Amino acid sequence: MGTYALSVLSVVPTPITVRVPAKVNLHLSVGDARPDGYHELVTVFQALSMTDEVTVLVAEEPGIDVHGEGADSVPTGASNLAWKAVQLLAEHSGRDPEEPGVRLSINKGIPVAGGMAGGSADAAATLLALNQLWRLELGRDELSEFGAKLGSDVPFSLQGGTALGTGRGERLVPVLARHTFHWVIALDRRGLSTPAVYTELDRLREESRPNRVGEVEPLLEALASGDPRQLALLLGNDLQAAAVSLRPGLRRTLRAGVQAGALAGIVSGSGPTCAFLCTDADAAVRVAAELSGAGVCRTVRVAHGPVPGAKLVSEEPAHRPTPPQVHA
Ligand SMILES: C[C@](O)(CO)[C@H](O)COP(=O)(O)OP(=O)(O)OC[C@H]1O[C@@H](n2ccc(N)nc2=O)[C@H](O)[C@@H]1O
Ligand SMILES: Nc1ncnc2c1ncn2[C@@H]1O[C@H](COP(=O)(O)OP(=O)(O)OP(=O)(O)O)[C@@H](O)[C@H]1O
Repeated sequence: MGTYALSVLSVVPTPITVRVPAKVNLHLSVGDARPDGYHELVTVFQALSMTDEVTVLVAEEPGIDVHGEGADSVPTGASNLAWKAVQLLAEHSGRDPEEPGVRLSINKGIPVAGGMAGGSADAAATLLALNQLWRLELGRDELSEFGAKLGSDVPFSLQGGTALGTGRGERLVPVLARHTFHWVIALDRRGLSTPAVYTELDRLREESRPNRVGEVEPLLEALASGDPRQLALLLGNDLQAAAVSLRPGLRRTLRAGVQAGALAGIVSGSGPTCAFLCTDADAAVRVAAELSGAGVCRTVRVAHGPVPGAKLVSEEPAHRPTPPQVHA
C-alpha cells in the first residue's frame, strides 16, 4: 500500500511558478481607430521590476486563487485573462477547456487596472507555465501567437526587456537598452478601463487636436545612449490626455513627481498609474519618499528596468520578496 501511494504521488507533476513583469510605455503613438476597433500603435515597452507570480498546479477542482495587492478586484472566474490562457492551451492540446484539471494561484505585485499590463502578465505567465506542466514544447514564437489572441500586451509580457511594438502592440522587435533606468511609480486609488481611455482619445480628437507624440527614432537613440536626462525629454504617451481627461487629478500627480525631483513623468499606458524617470537609484528613493508625502496618490514604489519577461522561477512555488514601497 505504502509503495502504491508513493508511485501515485510520483506521477503528479510538481507545481510550476512563473514570475512576470509589469510594463511601462516609454513612447506610445496612437493612430486612428481601425475597422476592427483597435488602434494602430507605435510604442516602446519597457519591462519593470514590479512582478506578479503565477503558479499552475494539477487539481481536479479547477479554479483561481488570487493574493496580494488589489486581489479583491481581480475576477476568479472565466473572465480572468489567465484563465482564458488555460482554456486556449487546453483546447490546443486536446483537453477539455471546461475541465482542464489545473488550478491557478496568482500573487499580484502589479497594480490592477493600472495601465501596467497586469492581466496580460498573468496570461503570459500562465502560457509559459502550462507549456512546461503539460510538456507542450511550444517555442517562444508560438506562445507569443497564442498570447496575441488573448490581448495586445501579452506578447510583450512574455518577451520583456525593451521592445518596439507595432500593429496593435503585438508585433515586437527587441530594442538595444544596455543601461538600467530608475523609476518611481505612483499608484492611483482606483483603476481606469483601457477601452474607455481609447474611446476618450477618439472623442478628444473629434473635438480638438490634442498634441501627438513625435517620431520614435530619437527615443531609441536616447535608450541606446543610456542617458536618463536625454530619455526624459523624449518620453511621450498619446493616451495621457485621455487618461487625464477622465481622471483630472493625474495632472497634480504628474506635477508633484517632477517637483519631488524626477526628471520627467508620464501616465503609464492607459493609466492611471504614473511613472517618473529619475537620474539613478538613490534619486528614485528620494523622489519616492517626497512624493509619498505629497498626498497625491495611494502608494509609491520604486522600480527599475529593463528586466526579463515571463520566466520560470522554480518547480516549487517561491516566496516573493515584497517590493520596496512607501505608503502615501
Ligand atoms: C494601453 C496599452 O496597454 C499600451 O501598451 C495597450 O494598448 C492595451 O493593451 P491590452 O490591455 O492588452 O488591450 P486588449 O485587451 O488587446 O484590448 C482592449 C481594448 O483596448 C482597445 N485597444 C487596445 C489596443 C490597441 N492597439 N487599440 C485599442 O483600441 C480596444 O478598445 C480593445 O478592445
Ligand atoms: N489576471 C488578472 N489580473 C488583473 N485583472 C484582471 C485579470 N484578469 C482579468 N482582469 C480584469 O481586467 C481589468 C484590467 O486589469 P489589468 O490589471 O490587466 O489592467 P491594465 O494593467 O490597465 O491593462 P493594460 O495595461 O494591459 O491595458 C481588471 O479590472 C480586471 O477586472
